[in-house]
Amino acid sequence: MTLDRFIRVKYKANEKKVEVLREILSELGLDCARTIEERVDLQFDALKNLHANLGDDELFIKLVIANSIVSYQLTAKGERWWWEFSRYFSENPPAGSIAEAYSSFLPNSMTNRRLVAGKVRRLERLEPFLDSFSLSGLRDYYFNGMERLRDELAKALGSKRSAKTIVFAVKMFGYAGRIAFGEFVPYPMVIEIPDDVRINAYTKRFTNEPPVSFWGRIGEETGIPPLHIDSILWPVLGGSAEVLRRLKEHCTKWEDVLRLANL
Ligand SMILES: Nc1nc2[nH]c(O)nc2c(=O)[nH]1
Repeated sequence: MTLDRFIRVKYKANEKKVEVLREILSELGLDCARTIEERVDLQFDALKNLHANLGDDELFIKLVIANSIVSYQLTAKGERWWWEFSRYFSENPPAGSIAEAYSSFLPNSMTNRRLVAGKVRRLERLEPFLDSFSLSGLRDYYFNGMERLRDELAKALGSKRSAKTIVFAVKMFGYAGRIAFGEFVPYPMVIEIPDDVRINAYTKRFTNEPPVSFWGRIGEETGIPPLHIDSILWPVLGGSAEVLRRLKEHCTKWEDVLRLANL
């Protein structure tokens, strides 16, 4: 528990800009977030590719959680890392331990080369938690308990519940669950935005408040859960030409998304 709960810290914000942000997000809504997730975000395609090649829902979902947990200090953009992951495990599906599979994968990775030993140790800590699930347990987390998954993942790894990799794992688990179980389940409002470099820099355009509390409040005010706000912002903030092309092709409100990115 942090002191922020007890001490009212006064942050500075550009209220006019925040009002425009709220208006655009409210106009875009959850439907737009879902379109961007499924039709624009290159990470979603990387997961669909792995799912089709593995032909094993349980292993697929566990690999996606594992990969999220080591998605930090990347040496390339996140989109490239998720495609490298997808291609590698499509060709080299782990027969046993996931941590052991990563001890072969990471040292040769082009997009995730830093802090390899620490990342493999994290996966060793995660492995008993992943081993404790069957596909039906994973299905239950997807349909009834993404918040519980966040809490239990944080406990298993000894991390804060709002830590970037923990909430990011829930985001990617949501993508994987949608692909494996064929149904859309919105993310819970209480799950925090993943505070990575892109989101952090974007938040600073509006306020000096920490991103997690700022976007938690914007989520409540606009009715869009923070993980879905992340989905609207993160791909377009990456500046990829392919993302822009897909946005214009699939999202009728693409101009509003670009207005948002340019605030
Ligand atoms: N906030 C986010 N951070 C990310 N890192 C990564 O690799 N993907 C993401 C993402 O979708 N959101």
